[in-house]
Amino acid sequence: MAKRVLGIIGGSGVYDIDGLEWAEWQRVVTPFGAPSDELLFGRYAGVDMVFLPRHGRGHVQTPSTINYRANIDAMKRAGVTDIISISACGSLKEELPPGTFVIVDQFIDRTFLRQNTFFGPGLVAHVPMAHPVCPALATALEEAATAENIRHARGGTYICIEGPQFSTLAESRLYRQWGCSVIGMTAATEAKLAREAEIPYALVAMVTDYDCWHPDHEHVTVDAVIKVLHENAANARKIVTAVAERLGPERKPSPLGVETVLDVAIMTAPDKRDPNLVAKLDAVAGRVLKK
Ligand SMILES: CSC[C@H]1O[C@H](OP(=O)(O)O)[C@H](O)[C@@H]1O
Ligand SMILES: Nc1ncnc2[nH]cnc12
Repeated sequence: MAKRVLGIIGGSGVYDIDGLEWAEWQRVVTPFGAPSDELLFGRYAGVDMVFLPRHGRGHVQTPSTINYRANIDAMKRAGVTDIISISACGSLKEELPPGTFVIVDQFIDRTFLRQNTFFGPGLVAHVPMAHPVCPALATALEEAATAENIRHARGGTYICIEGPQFSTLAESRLYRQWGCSVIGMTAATEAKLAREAEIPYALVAMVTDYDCWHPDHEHVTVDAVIKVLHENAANARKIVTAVAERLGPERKPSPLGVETVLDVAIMTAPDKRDPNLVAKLDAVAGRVLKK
């Protein structure tokens, strides 16, 4: 079996993970510019781990200014084989109160101000996104949450807004009508880029608020989000370590075939490919471009 390198992307309130052996922050250079921060390399329960705080330590980047391409490229360059992402989110359903960890399985992407693909003119590719989340990683998260007694839900749709402002009441009500479960500003972009980089991805969305639709709850504010994030910090740590223990150091391919998705995704004829873009994609798509 192949060796696993587990990538963890931390969201709002999660800027570090403790308990790693040989933990060391290291800069990773990418052709897409600088990632949000250095990457933390280490090992837990025999599993090689690579952690990256999505907004940078100290929360420097907005959801729109995060260099998602550099973040995913850096993870690929670091040898990451699977990504577990952690995000703070608002709840769009009564039955998902603050404190619930939602292991989402779908995304609706309403973002419009960010780079959401590694490909472009001279190298066109279309990867499938019908099932954006790896079910094997999601099952490991579900088992970890159950073992750690963390209130959680398996499945649900995460709507990703551009932000940085929270939603209007009309928007929040619309997203509820669409059947969305939770709302955030980051994860859909990451899920798309992880798929292009052939890295299986799963998200645990930690509910911090009821956005602004709920008649009996205060409308979301950063203060309220931070308060719940502090209350959830111990559970966030627990789910990361428990999922690493469950997944272990060896991996089987994703049931979705994510690791070979580029085999049938690239449209551009070999003689029409832009050599600069091909060179830039050495990590993300080198497997298929070096042939
Ligand atoms: C602090 S509230 C809004 C902020 O929180 C979420 O961040 P992340 O997904 O990185 O955990 C949300 O997406 C916004 O970026
Ligand atoms: N209500 C909300 N909307 C968007 N992003 C969020 N992150 C945490 N709560 C959120």
